[in-house]
Amino acid sequence: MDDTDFDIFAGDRAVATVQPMLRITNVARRFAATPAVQDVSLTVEPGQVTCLLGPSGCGKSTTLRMIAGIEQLDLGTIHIDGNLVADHKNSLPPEKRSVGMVFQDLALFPHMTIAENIAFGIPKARRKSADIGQMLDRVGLAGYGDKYPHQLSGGEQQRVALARALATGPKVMLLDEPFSSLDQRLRSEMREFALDLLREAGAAVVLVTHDPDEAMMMADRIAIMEQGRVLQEGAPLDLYNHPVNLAVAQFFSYLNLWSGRVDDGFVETPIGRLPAIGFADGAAVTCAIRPEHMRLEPVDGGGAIVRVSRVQSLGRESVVDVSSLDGAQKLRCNIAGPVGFQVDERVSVGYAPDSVMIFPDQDQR
Ligand SMILES: Nc1ncnc2c1ncn2[C@@H]1O[C@H](COP(=O)(O)OP(=O)(O)OP(=O)(O)O)[C@@H](O)[C@H]1O
Repeated sequence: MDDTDFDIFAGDRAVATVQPMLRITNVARRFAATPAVQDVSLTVEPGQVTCLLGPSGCGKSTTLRMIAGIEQLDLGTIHIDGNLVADHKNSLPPEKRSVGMVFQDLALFPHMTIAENIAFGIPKARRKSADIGQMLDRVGLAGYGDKYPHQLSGGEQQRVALARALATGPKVMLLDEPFSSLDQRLRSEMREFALDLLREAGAAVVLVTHDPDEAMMMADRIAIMEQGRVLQEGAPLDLYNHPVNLAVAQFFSYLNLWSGRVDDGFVETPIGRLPAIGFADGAAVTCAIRPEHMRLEPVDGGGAIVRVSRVQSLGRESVVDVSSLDGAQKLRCNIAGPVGFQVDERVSVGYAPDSVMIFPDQDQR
């Protein structure tokens, strides 16, 4: 190992430092003219889930494939448990890296029983002694060992894929959109199930997704990627509440946006003057507020007066679209629970002051 585990003593308080199980340093990969991954660095601790989140083609899967050992690195290094497993010259084969993988298509072997599928990943020397029954039990499939994949539901097959990936006790687990083929109810059930199982296994987990809700729900850390680069990495709520730029902010939800210029420390918007702290007078900026941070009140609420243009009741929340009285500006407000507002009704619009995000205009896409 080229890193060390140690405790730092701060006064009489011991602060444990955990060595990253996975360390990716400045990795890059190019395909002809396409720089698929550029200068990506990440660390993942044992038992921690890091999500790579980003739009199609941003380099998530290529990053995952480099960690797995099925894609070469052009630059940078990858360490697992302190050992160098890949750089631009050398690459340890996947089976020698202690990584488990679950991909979207699961890739269960149709002609093998469930027990055989799980045993397949275990090295021959250890296969006989492996307790497949116990592994099936662990994923809630006791008694399924003699069945074939086509006899199982989508969720059950997902559990088999997880069991197979975990069967070797990997130090790093790589999941590439593993839940995207499941229906919504099963997907959220499987996310919770997989999360418990993965935390119990103590592996460092890298999960690829383009679904911000999935990332928010499952991740300890999220790395938002765009065009091969990590735009921001951090705890989910930090990214949600303090995005470094408009592109990161827009990943998580629809935004109400207004462009304007800073005048005497404020920006004039249809919902009032918003404070632009830290911006010079005259700066062109974009102000953003998430719909769930908007409030709607009867017209004597004190805020700007707008007209309700649409109400969608989704049960646990209502999506209310409003527009300025001249119709020029539109706003979206997500209000918890049902609302009594009618289309064309005049209402007063407010917002949580600390939810206003202001970005310099060069960030706007
Ligand atoms: N083997 C390859 N040959 C050429 N180009 C590739 C190859 N693999 C990936 N790319 C390109 O590299 C870029 C990143 O691809 P990658 O699959 O990593 O993106 P992604 O974020 O995982 O996308 P998706 O969410 O659609 O799976 C894309 O432009 C893709 O077309």
